[in-house]
Amino acid sequence: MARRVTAAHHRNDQETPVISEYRQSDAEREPDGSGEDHAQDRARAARELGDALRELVQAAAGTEVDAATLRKTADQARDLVGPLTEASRTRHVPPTLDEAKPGRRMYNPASGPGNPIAPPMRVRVADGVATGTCTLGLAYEGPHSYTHGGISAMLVDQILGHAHAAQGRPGMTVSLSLRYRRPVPLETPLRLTAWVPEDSITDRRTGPKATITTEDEPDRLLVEASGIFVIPTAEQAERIFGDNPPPRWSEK
Ligand SMILES: CCCCCCCCCCCCCCCC(=O)SCCNC(=O)CCNC(=O)[C@H](O)C(C)(C)COP(=O)(O)OP(=O)(O)OC[C@H]1O[C@@H](n2cnc3c(N)ncnc32)[C@H](O)[C@@H]1OP(=O)(O)O
Repeated sequence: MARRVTAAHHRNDQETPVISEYRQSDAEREPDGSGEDHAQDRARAARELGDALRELVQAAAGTEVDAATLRKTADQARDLVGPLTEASRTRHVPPTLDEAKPGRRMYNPASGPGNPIAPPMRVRVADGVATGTCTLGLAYEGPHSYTHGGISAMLVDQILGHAHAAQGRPGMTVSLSLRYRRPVPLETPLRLTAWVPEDSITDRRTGPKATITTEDEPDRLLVEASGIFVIPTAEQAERIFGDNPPPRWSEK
């Protein structure tokens, strides 16, 4: 029987730049320091599992082995599920790892290192400009040897969201537009760049812009994108998230 992890409230749903080594936050430490190793170790372990599963996903998307090997591997993969569901959360409860460190999003599908479907994209924000880097494998293939357009859209949405958040508070995407100028190659280091034009900023809304290029050819645009991000009002947040909306959106 799965144990459900509950949380007193939704403390945050903030995205965070992905960093290679998680720093211990004050929120993870017990007053006597005893929680430090445990929380830090669990975050590292979640990342290790994400890395291992990413490897598995890429191998599964690229394999040419025979049916017997595929079936044997499927059985082995099913056996992995049980131990993970011994303690799990529902969709209404944030991950305890994120609760332990405000700003962390361990399982974000674009940038969360613990989420095997995330490349993951590493994000840095400096001077209002958000930069994402990642390399996409065969699991993200659309046209042969190039990235699926929906994957580009997901990564762009994320990086636009970081550029918006750099203006103050995170928001939600209300509009997303992409121009696919050239195919985005797999297995090639990519760079996403996003910024917010000053004339697109109002009280609750920004209109950030983004590009995707390869790392090697930063002037050769593969994708151009623009979005509109809105900070929900307290009433909207309550309607969307129930009686425990994320604090950043719950101010009346
Ligand atoms: C250490 C710490 C690190 C922290 C680091 C944090 C980083 C953080 C990164 C996050 C990165 C996440 C990136 C993924 C973000 C998602 O994936 S969000 C998920 C997808 N989006 C959604 O599900 C949103 C669904 N939409 C909604 O629920 C509603 O539209 C909303 C958001 C509540 C807004 O309500 P609404 O009634 O549509 O809008 P309303 O309040 O009437 O209008 C607000 C303003 O927006 C305008 N607007 C609304 N819709 C549109 C539209 N389609 N076009 C143009 N304008 C529009 C209105 O005209 C209005 O403008 P102003 O009059 O204020 O100038």
